[in-house]
Amino acid sequence: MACQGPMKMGYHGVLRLILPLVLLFLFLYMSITKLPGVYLHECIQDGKPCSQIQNDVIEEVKVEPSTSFKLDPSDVQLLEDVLKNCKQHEFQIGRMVEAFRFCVTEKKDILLEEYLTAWRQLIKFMDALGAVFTFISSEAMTKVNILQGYLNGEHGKHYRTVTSMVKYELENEVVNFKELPPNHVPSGCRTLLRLHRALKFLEVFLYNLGMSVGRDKTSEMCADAYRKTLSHHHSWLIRQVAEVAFLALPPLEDMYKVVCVSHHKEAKIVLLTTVDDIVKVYNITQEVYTEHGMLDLP
Ligand SMILES: CCCCCCCC/C=C\CCCCCCCC(=O)N[C@@H](COP(=O)(O)O)[C@H](O)/C=C/CCCCCCCCCCCCC
Repeated sequence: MACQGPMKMGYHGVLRLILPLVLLFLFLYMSITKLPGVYLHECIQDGKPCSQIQNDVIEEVKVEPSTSFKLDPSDVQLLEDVLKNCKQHEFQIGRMVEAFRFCVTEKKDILLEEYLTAWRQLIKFMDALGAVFTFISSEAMTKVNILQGYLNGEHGKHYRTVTSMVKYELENEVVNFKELPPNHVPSGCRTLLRLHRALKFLEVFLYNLGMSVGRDKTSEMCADAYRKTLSHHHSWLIRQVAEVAFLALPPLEDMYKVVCVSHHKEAKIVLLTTVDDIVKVYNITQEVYTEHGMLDLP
């Protein structure tokens, strides 16, 4: 994995020395602060481990021009080609875009199953970046598994959409507004809120990547997005670890390869279209959470 920065060799050395230590500290920290009984990558179903996670099975990638980010007709074709033909990687941006797009219903609600499908694609992307990002993807996967557990569980029908989940959990006093109860699987609302906050980070990061003229460092664009968004919800220690992990991000050209674009114009079209779809999902969720005063669930 390439490293960025004026002192290329220096960063390599520092990373090799510091990262294992930092990751060790983080895992220790997380194992102390996490709830007993809720382990990374464990699938939870109504409070019990479950063995089946539904895989995403979208075969066809259909892309339509988005409404607020305006594309020329030639750009629409380019976008479709990029998204359809990008199949050589585990991570397929087309599948992610499609899932984010499909999860918005006509009534402006969010389908949880599709939302989680999009997150699984993001997790594949982070996993492909190497061991440094495993702790981040594990954290995201834990949240996805908790929500998938609720979806697959006895009360799964109430978890079809964000609105129905919120309604069900509030009516049944599943959501705790004061503290995270010990020895208890976190509520769906609280868990989704963590992913929702991360989605804002993703939006700003992809925007930065899309608007880059090709000379900026991915680590700086990522750090900028993180500092503006997700970092506000993280402890000091997590923030330090995240900042170190950013240094291990591949350079822009390698990021372009992952999303199957070869130059800046293509990148801008693909990434800003993705941002457009993410914003729609984010805004709908934000509205539901604001309405119920749930933006600060502990
Ligand atoms: C061209 C395609 C680019 C795709 C880029 C993919 C970027 C991935 C998007 C989001 C990743 C963030 C997912 C992190 C989930 C965070 C959930 C969270 O905030 N959990 C914290 C709170 O949970 P509770 O304790 O309250 O249950 C938890 O404390 C944090 C744990 C560690 C997570 C550290 C996150 C650092 C974020 C930086 C992400 C950088 C990823 C860059 C990959 C390109």
